[in-house]
Amino acid sequence: MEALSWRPSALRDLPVARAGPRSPARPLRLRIAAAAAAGPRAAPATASGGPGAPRPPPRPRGELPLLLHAPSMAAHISGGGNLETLLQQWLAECGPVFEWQVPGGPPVLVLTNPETIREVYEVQQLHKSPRYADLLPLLGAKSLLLTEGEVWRAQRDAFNPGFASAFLRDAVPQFVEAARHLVARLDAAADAAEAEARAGGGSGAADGGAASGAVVKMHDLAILVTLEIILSVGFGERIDFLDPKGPGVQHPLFDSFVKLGRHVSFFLDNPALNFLKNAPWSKARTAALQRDYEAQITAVLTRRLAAMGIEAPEAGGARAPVRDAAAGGGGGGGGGCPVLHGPPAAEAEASAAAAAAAAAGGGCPVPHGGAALTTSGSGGPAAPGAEAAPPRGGSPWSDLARGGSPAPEAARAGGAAGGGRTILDLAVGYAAGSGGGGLDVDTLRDQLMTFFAAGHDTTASLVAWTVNFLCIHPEAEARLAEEVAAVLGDDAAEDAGPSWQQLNEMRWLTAVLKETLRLRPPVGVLARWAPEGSVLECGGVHYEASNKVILVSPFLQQTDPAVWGADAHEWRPERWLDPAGAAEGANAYSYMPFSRGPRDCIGSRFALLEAKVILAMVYRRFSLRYALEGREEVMFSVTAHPKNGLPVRVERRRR
Ligand code: HEM
Repeated sequence: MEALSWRPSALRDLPVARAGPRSPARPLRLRIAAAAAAGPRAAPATASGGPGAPRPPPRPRGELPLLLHAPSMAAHISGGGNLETLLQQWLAECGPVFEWQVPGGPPVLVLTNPETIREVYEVQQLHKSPRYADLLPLLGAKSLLLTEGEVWRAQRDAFNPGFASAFLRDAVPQFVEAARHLVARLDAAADAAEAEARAGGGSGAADGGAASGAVVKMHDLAILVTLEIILSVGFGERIDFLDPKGPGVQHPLFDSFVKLGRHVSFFLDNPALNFLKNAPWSKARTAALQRDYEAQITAVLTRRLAAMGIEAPEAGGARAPVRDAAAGGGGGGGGGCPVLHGPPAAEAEASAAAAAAAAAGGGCPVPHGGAALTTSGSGGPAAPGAEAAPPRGGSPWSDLARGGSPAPEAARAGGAAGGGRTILDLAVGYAAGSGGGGLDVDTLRDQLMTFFAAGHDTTASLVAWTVNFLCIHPEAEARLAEEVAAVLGDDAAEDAGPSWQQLNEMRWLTAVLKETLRLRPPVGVLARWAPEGSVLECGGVHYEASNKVILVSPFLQQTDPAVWGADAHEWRPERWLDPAGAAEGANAYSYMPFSRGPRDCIGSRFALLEAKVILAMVYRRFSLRYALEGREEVMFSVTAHPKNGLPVRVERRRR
């Protein structure tokens, strides 16, 4: 079976095709501690230009005229390395600030000091790198991942309630339902393994038992179950992707997504051919694949809006041509609202009242017949009772994983969910209740595309790598199985699935997930853009940062032996249970799998809940063993995928 992978690699920030102008952000002036700045090749402060004059940061050796660092990157990657291991090598060579460059792109300035990174993410809040625009066909120009400024703020406010604990707690049964489909697939594999054993076979076969059905690719199954969950909880679309008799990966929605993803990623993965993406035939192909995918997505959106009583746009209707986010995709203006226009002033109050009613009892907050969807873009207060108070800051671990009560801001996010409402319903309700700018149909569709893409690949990676580490550490797997049995009880007959409260009690599972996210952060690098006039002040030396990509690697941050100790590269969940351990004392920016600051991952609570439900239900019943010789390798794409799809042999757990 081919491993499922659509492999876009934009976030790796390999060569940046084009560094277009960004909307202005304040020039950066960063300071990092003098001691930390003294890397092996950091130039002395008195070198050319005198103290205080900006100079170029150190660059790794191996740079060639015109080709710059492209040959050394290619050599490293063809030798089995990846961007993260290369960054590690360059860090050792150059010190905590360095830059690299490939032809056709601006310099990429790599930061590793946690306080400097905080400055970028929280204080200066630099905008995202223009390279993210390469993801436009997959995410849409109005994607929450791509927009900036007021437009982003309004979108985030509208969608935050659907990712708050108050809503997710009531959505647990939907997570459980999808996880049951996964359990059914594993049950079938366990049956095959038992039949194989009865017939005198075993896992000695070269394929590890795949032909008999006793082996499943865990990463592929994780993709399917996470797809099912985001579609159900996010948009009320119930598709059992794991039904062995159903279309599975051939489902037109997933199929069209994979085809578009592969096309987009071809150019991202082949920097030397990147320019070809603008060739007429290539653009035509992108447009055709995008049309197919958007038609599928629009159908889901249309169905949900109809269920909410909102007149939906025609599928594929007045879609504005995809714009370059850097050139205005984040501007919010322009094109594309086919149905839901701004509200007549007289209707605004009625909309707010309807939203309040909807928040209390479900149902459509917007009057029939194409009334407005509005957001808090103008800063107006939310209507009483409307979905409001987005969860800003706080830790996704604190309320979900540690068993505390929901963050206060989340508790204000519209109270209980359930009643069949979805993330989309809450966003529409919030927008309608808060007055201000419009949440148009394009915006909704682009969020659906964004949550579809960002909402499954990342969590599937987390689930798969967790299974991988548990295969390598059977004692940790046994401890997890014991914890799950202790919390859920030992009665196999009626498996209702874990409750929110029970999941909160699973401290070992929480530690296991934290540790997997530390060693295998699904999103390996993040990129921002330093505008004209930016200077990086580092231990008394000023480095030129204007018009450069600012790259941060969660992987580098999370494996720094100075922070995490000599065992930084070992998978050891115990470190998260030691109140005096390094994990507890670490700077927030030394652990950032979901990023940090206002643009951290909106789906972090969702992802953790999802992973916990899946793993608790799986390890309650089964023991999983890696089916191949050796260990699974990492294949870097947007996320860190297991190269072989993580084939595992499934054994039923004896109780
Ligand atoms: C283990 C799972 C996940 C990981 C590790 C993860 C990681 C991240 C990271 C690192 C970012 C910041 C990207 C950047 O600044 O360049 C991010 C942003 C984002 N994530 Fe996730 N994510 C996960 C799951 C999810 C899920 C389940 C969803 C939605 C259902 C989601 C939706 C988003 C969105 C929309 C953003 C952009 C937020 C904004 O800019 O305001 N993610 N994620």
